[in-house]
Amino acid sequence: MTFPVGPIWLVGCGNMAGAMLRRWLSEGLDPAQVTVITRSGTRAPEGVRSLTALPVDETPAILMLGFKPQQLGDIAPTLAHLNPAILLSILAGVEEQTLASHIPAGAVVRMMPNLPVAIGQGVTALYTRSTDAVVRDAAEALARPLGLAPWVEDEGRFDAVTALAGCGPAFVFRFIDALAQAGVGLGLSPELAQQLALATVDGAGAMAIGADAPPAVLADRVASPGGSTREGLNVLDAEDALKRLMAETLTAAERRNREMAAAARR
Ligand SMILES: NC(=O)C1=CN([C@@H]2O[C@H](COP(=O)(O)OP(=O)(O)OC[C@H]3O[C@@H](n4cnc5c(N)ncnc54)[C@H](O)[C@@H]3O)[C@@H](O)[C@H]2O)C=CC1
Ligand SMILES: O=C(O)[C@@H]1CCC=N1
Repeated sequence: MTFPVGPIWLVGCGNMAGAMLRRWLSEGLDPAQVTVITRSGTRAPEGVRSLTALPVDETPAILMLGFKPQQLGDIAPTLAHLNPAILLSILAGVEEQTLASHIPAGAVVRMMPNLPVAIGQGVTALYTRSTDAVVRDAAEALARPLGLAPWVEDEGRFDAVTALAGCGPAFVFRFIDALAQAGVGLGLSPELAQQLALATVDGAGAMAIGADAPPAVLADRVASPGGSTREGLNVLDAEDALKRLMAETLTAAERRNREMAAAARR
């Protein structure tokens, strides 16, 4: 699948949009197609035009919003005249209707990436109400080089998808850190504990993806009857401790996405 024809403008290019752009470039996107517009004039990858203000008398085919949801009200009026064929937004929470009302465009596509897109192993959920195959193909062509790229047909589910996959890497990083710290608590050196925690999560994740059984069953396969894993699982499972913690974690993240959507609507 080839990249869609540009020009592609990225307004805001920090941690997330920057990771997407670097992956696109490493997968063959022509940097001459790309313009990055940031407040600070971030150093853009080689060959990419980097500006601190919008070019005059030009319009992009694809306009991607990579700033924070809270900035929509301030930045959108400066973009309202561009009328791109596709408006791409990675803003958490902010709904298609809100985006369309702020920035006229041929079509609006919401993308919800996560940081592992930097190595092509991310998740980039997609939503659009457009049925235009050109629009949907362009969105997929941008999302696929980043990793898994599922369409979410119900926009109402997008905040939950964001909580799980968009925020998810942070929760997994916390888990890895906690696993390592627990090892340090048992007397391992911090370096060895981190090495073991990272390799264990890496191997377990890769194995679970290719396994013939779901993760819940795989956990039981690690637990030899009467052995040490069962003792540990009993702690995680007591009164559904881990399940409840994760449910509270995702609920809080989803709620915040809804709050940001509501603020953008006003
Ligand atoms: N960090 C993550 O893992 C994810 C972030 N997102 C979304 O990505 C967006 C950006 O988040 P981060 O990259 O984490 O934040 P960030 O703070 O790293 O990046 C924000 C970018 O916006 C730019 N910016 C600020 N004011 C501007 C202005 N007036 N005009 C143009 N550019 C301006 C900054 O220079 C910077 O490049 C948010 O909407 C967030 O919801 C979505 C999924 C995952
Ligand atoms: O923290 C945030 O709001 C964004 C959305 C998903 C990941 N980061």
